[in-house]
Order: sequence, then structure tokens, then C-alpha cells
Amino acid sequence: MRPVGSKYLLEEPLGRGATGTVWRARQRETAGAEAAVPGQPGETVAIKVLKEELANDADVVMRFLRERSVLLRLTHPNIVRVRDLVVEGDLLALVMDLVEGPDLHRYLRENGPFSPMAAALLTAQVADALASSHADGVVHRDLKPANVLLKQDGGQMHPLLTDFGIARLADSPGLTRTHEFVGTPAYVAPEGAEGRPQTSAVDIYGAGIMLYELVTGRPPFGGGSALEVLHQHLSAEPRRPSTIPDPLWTVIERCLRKNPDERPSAENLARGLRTVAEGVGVHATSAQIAAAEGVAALLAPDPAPATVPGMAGAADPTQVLPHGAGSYDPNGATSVLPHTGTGDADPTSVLPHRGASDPTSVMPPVPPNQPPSGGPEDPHPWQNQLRAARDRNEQTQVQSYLDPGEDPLRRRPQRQVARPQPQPRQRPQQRPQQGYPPQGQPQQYAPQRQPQQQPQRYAPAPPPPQQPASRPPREPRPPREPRRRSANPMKIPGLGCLKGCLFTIIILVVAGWLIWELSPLQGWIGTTKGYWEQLTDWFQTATDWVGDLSSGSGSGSGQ
Ligand SMILES: Nc1ncnc2c1ncn2[C@@H]1O[C@H](COP(=O)(O)OP(=O)(O)OP(=O)(O)O)[C@@H](O)[C@H]1O
Repeated sequence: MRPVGSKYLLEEPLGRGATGTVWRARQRETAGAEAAVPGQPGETVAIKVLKEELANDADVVMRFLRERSVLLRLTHPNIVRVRDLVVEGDLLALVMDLVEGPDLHRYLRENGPFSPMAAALLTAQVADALASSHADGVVHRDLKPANVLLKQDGGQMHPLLTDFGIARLADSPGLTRTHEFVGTPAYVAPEGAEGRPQTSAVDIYGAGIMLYELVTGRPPFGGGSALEVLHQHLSAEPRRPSTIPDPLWTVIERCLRKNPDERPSAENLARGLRTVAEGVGVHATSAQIAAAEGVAALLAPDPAPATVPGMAGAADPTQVLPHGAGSYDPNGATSVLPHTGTGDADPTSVLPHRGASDPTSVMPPVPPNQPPSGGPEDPHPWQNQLRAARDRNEQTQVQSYLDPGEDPLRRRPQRQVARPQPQPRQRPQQRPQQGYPPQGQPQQYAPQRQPQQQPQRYAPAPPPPQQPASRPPREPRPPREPRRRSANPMKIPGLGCLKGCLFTIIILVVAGWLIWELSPLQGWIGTTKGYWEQLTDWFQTATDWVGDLSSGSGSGSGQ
């Protein structure tokens, strides 16, 4: 086990994201007054150890310390609580509550799309969390299913939003100056893709994309490359699948407006989604159905959206993106297209299509000391990033164990530990499909005819479908039996046999005595002698007989 600060011990990696690795950890001792939650020794927590690139960036460290109070004070039933922040040498770590359960991305992949009602209720809780953080002036900026953890709560799913502030930490000029993109293209709002000033409305856009994905199984904008996905955010209208009922589509469409001022506030989004959920249920009254159909009236925008610090007016109009998509903003790591220096060149010319990339993949940061590619023959930084993102995602999906060589803590020789063993997981129960036909089938929206919606049930996720990409953990050696001490240390030949013979003689003598004393044997023989006396007699007779024999044979031979 590896220590983090003096208070925590890392036990087992839970997964790895673009910004760091999350570990299951144990509290060694109660944290100091600077922690939001002091915790108890022995308590289990989750610790996100930020990547070296982040920890080595002075700007990130400064921001980490500056935002300490913001992260620690964010408390809401639908937000993963940050308990402590650790800065130790070149290690930055966030200590969080441990959530036992999969993230929404994984849950969706393993269980398929949600019913409209379940998706609306789940997203309403995420919107509650956003409303609370926006009221506190904190914008998430990286809302996506992978950042929603599903906690089992009495057999029901309880969504918890995590990674608040991480996008902002990663948003360092030191990291972004190397033409990189830190973020998740599938969930980036148009203003983010363009590097324009961002507000809390980017989270509403992310919530809209997520809601779409929950009911259809995939985000609305895909493409052969991340750049293509970003361009769709800027110019394409989302296509409405026939499985999405009218009121829910109204909400999604409003969240996905290109103009951030037309998106609802988080609070209104939560209210609107609950109204929709009631209206699409089988037992919906006509009043509830009517309320759901009029949901548009509830989706008023936020009159004073929270702004992302450092974003206002950050766009540099001289750095124009392909197709006039926007400007390169070195401060907008999660939402910045690379400055290609190609003016209005075709985006496909700077990012050749190499098969289908995963639009949900995350662009990992490029180490700041890596020289930017310059030559025309060099692969564009995006190609490397896409490849790395795919590798990273594969590893995260299978919850692989870290290659020790990639572990940032591995550099410290005193922190080497035994490799942890994987925890067996139970298979999930099949989630009932709720009222709506399977995805992809045409369907009329008729809420009255829907079967009763059951609350979403959550069961632990099944084991990962494939072996970890990295080296599998070795089977532990069975403990050796302690060596037996030999009873014959000098190895005298036959000693063991002699012991056996002696033991047998003793047994026979004792058994004979018992028979002599307890059985009517004496009466049958006709003697009143004791056992030992009789034994001595027999012994004497036998000795005499042997003596006679030997003397007889001796005299015989002498004749
Ligand atoms: N508090 C927590 N409790 C339990 N597991 C967690 C916790 N936080 C994160 N995880 C798990 O750790 C894994 C990695 O999390 P992380 O946030 O680093 O990944 P990500 O969201 O995919 O990446 P990114 O850093 O790009 O947002 C995920 O599988 C997630 O389920």
C-alpha cells in the first residue's frame, strides 16, 4: 500500500481518466482541520491522484490550492463529496467519498438505454446538483455519463456527479500551449468548441447530450474524428429518434440550443424533467399529461448564469479555426480546438480520418516538455492524442490494473506494494424496460398506454467482459507449509522401524495383560498365577526349550 500524505494509503486502482487515476484508499489517521471531512482511521475513501503533467504544472498547483475551498464546500446529495485535497511534493490528490457502483457510461454500455421516464428522473437529479453548484458559482464543464457515479441506495440508483473543478484544473496555459485538447468532444458545447466565453449553460448543453444518450444509447453527434464531432456541435441540428416522446424531446432540444442564452437554467431543467416524467407515466392523469406537453413554458433560461473564471473575453480572434469555427483559447483546455495555424483550411486536411474514433473519448494532455510537431511529415498532435485516448479508454473500460511503470507513484521506490487482487463482482439484474418498445422500433407516443413505471433498480455491474489490456495480476503463491522438524535428525538407518517394533511390542503386552485380567482365560488354562508370573513362566519355559534344543543339537553333533 502506498501512502498519500500521512493520512491515506492507496489500496487498489479503480480506474483511470484523462486527468488522473482514481484509487480505493484507506484513511490512516484523522485528517487535519484543513479537510472538509476529517474521517476516521480505517475508513475507505476514493482518491484521485492527478496526472504528473498536471502536478508538475505550477499553474495547476496554484489553481488547485486556490480552489481548495470551492471544491471542499460543494455539498449536495447528488454530488460526490470532496473530503480533502492533498499536495505532497509533486503529487496532487483529491480525497472523495467512495461510491460503490459503476459510472453511468459503463452502466449504459452494459444495460442499454433507459426508458424516457427513468432517463428524465435520473437527469433531473443531475440537474439538481448543477443548480446547487451554479448557485455557488461553480461550473462543471465536463458533464458526461462517465462523471456520474451510480450509488446503490436500497436497491435503487442514486446518481452522484463527480469531477467538479477538474476540467478547470486541467485548463492550464502550460498544458494547452502544445496544441492540445483536454475534454470530451461528444459533450462539448458550441461556445466551448469555439473557445468563446463559457457560462453555466455549457453544463446544460452537456446534460442535454447526456439525456439524449440515456434514451438512445449514443450521443447525438458522432463522426469519424473528434474535429468532425466538434463541427457538428457548431452547426448540425440533433436528429430526433422516434422513441423519444414529444415532451422529452422538447427538453432535449432546448438544452441543445446553439445559443447558450436559450438553454434552460439547471433549476428549470430539473423541474421540467420531473413534469415530463410524471406526464409520460402510465398512470398519468390528464392534467399531468397536459403539464408535460406544455413543458416548454417551464424551461426559462438562467437570467444570471455563472461564468467560467478566466473565460470572459478569452477568445483570441487572430487564431481562427478551420471553417471559421472559432478561436484557439489557451485557457480553455476542456473545450478548445487546436490552433492549426492553417487559417481557414479544411479540418480534414489537418486531421486525416483514420477509421472511426470514439466521440466520447477524452483527449489526454500532452506533456508540456514534449516538443510540438512541426514538420509536414510529422503526425498531427491530434492523431497521437486520438490513439492515446482510445488506448486509455480501453483500459478504463476494463478497470485494468495499472502497469506499474505508468503509475506516477511508482517513481518513489519506498512506495512499492504488492499488486492487489481483483474484487469479484456480481452480475446485474436485468433492468426492466419501462413502457417503451426497444430502441430503434417506430413507436407512437401514448403515455396512457404505458405499463406502470417501476423505479429504476440498480444491481452491481458484471465483471469486465475482457481481460485487462495490461499484464494480468499474478496468482498469489500458496503459503508454504512450515518445515517439519525431523524426529530422526541424525538420520540413523532403521531407527524409525525400531521405534515401530517397540511400540507394537508394548501394545501387545498391554493388550495381553488386559485380556488376562478381564477375560476368563485363566479359568480355561487352569492357573491362578498373575499375568507377569505366568509371562515369566512362559518365558522361562521357552528359554529352557531353546537351551535344550541347542544342547541337544550340540551333543548330537558331538556324537
Ligand atoms: N468517488 C469515487 N468512488 C468510486 N469510484 C470512482 C470515484 N470517482 C471515480 N471513480 C471511478 O474511477 C474511474 C476513473 O475516474 P475518472 O474520473 O478519472 O475517469 P473519467 O471520468 O473517465 O475521466 P476524466 O478524468 O477524463 O473525467 C471511473 O471508472 C469511475 O467510475
